[in-house]
Amino acid sequence: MSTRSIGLMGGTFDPIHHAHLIVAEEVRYALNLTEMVFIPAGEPPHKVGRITAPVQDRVAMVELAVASNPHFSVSRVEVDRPGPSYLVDTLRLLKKQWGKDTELFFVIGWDSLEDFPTWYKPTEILEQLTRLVVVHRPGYKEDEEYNQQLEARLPGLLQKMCPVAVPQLDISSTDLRQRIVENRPIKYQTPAEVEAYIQEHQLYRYHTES
Ligand SMILES: Nc1ncnc2c1ncn2[C@@H]1O[C@H](COP(=O)(O)OP(=O)(O)OP(=O)(O)O)[C@@H](O)[C@H]1O
Ligand SMILES: O=C(O)c1ccc[n+]([C@@H]2O[C@H](COP(=O)([O-])O)[C@@H](O)[C@H]2O)c1
Repeated sequence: MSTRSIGLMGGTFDPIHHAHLIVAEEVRYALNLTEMVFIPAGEPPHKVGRITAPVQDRVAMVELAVASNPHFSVSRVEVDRPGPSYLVDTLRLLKKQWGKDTELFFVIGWDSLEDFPTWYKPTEILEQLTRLVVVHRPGYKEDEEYNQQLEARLPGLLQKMCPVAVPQLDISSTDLRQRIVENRPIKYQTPAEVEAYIQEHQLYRYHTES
């Protein structure tokens, strides 16, 4: 049986934006992955109380955003599972579903990598379940000192990481939400279908960041 290599793009996607999509496509190409699966988090453990759009809207926007790419799909594995969306549980489930011959590549931005040692069972994630594909993000600099700090918090992390260079886009969901509140444009920062969905469902208009 041939090995399948699947990329996983986890996120709160509140809302999804073009940096998510560009990163996913670049990683797919760079690592020659069979496909990229977007996994919207049901209850992201590090963002409790900070989610603004209902889960069904966040999923719908991800579905709209990936529809034009035949290599992209969306998994409901985290939104259909009650409780915090721990990556370790998601990966165990996907491994079981897809079989041992499937290799997993979980994409993580530098901002999230900083928190990775505090995630639930990070050693099991690294050693048994997935490669960690690390991508740069504007505003988060990598240097030797930073790397050594990470390594001290989770020994073996640097060796297990797989860095991929991606175009640097200073786009964030936080900024998009703020722009909507202030009536500033989000055009070209997210697919037109997502922008239309946000407008139609009046998402983010009255929210304030906590
Ligand atoms: N502009 C970007 N460049 C590279 N990686 C990114 C970028 N935006 C998000 N990511 C990565 O995509 C994944 C999902 O991100 P998430 O859904 O939290 O979006 P976000 O823009 O960081 O949201 P928020 O501003 O609400 O924190 C994370 O691993 C994050 O690091
Ligand atoms: O497993 C954990 O402990 C854990 C802690 C924080 C974040 N995550 C996952 O990391 C991904 C990106 O999260 P976020 O908060 O940057 O949107 C998303 O898939 C989350 O479910 C996972």
